[in-house]
Amino acid sequence: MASDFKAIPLIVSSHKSCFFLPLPDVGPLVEKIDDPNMANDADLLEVVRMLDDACKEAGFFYVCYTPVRPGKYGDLAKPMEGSNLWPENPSNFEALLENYINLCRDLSRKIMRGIALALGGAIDVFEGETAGDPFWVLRLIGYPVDIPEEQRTDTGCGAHTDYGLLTLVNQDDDICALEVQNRSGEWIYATPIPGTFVCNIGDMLKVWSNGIYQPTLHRVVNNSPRYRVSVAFFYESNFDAAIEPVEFCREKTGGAAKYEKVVYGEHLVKKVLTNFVM
Ligand SMILES: O=C(O)CCC(=O)C(=O)O
Ligand SMILES: [Fe+2]
Repeated sequence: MASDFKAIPLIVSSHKSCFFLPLPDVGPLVEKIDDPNMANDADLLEVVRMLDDACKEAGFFYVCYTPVRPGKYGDLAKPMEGSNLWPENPSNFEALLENYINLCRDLSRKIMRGIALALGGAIDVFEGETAGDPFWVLRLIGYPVDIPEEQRTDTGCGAHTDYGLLTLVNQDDDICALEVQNRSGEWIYATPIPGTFVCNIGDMLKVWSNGIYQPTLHRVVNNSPRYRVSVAFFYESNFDAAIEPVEFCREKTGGAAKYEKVVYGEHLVKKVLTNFVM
């Protein structure tokens, strides 16, 4: 299925507007990253290089997995609107959900392994003892529209960076609402690309990489006349894991740690309180 995997970085850095840079197929990453000989695979190394560029330039990129087409899952999420569209057989929905979660876990783990390589570390450096048992959260998020125009910008999802390691967002194909801030401070739409996830990196990757990768501010403003649904999969370090800049990243950035050690669960709670209880 190599040709079904694609990743495209959403470049939001030094440019006035975003543009999309085609990436080679990320199939080599997905298919070969667990192979003991993967370090000799030129295709895989090329994908890793492009992942590195995307993380450095934008912190956001698109990942496509055609066999599961996240758009189709998005359709299933639409019953969130409160209509009578729930699948007649809930067990099918449960099976689909389980598949979907397994897919996201596998993809996230492999992207993290690619990122470990891109940063120059051992492939499993962000797993096991360092990250604790991986942790994930799936959120189905609805963005209503039947509100007065003047209140609309307050009802989406305010500007934030994500807390954990990686996020895979499956957004509606036909509504532009997710916005990403570029380095000039402008808000750029992460225009939906059908069949893709929007992938972005979170705060813990910033700490681990000693700032080599920075998470990017983003927000959701649904100014469309339609109810928007997104399905966000958050791949996170364990609640108890103490995250600190890893040595090989410190060495690349002058030696000193730029961030203090942080227990992921404490970071999460602090940030949620700061964002929502003001
Ligand atoms: O709904 C979206 O497109 C993104 C949501 C988001 O950024 C989040 O939940 O962290
Ligand atoms: Fe987010």
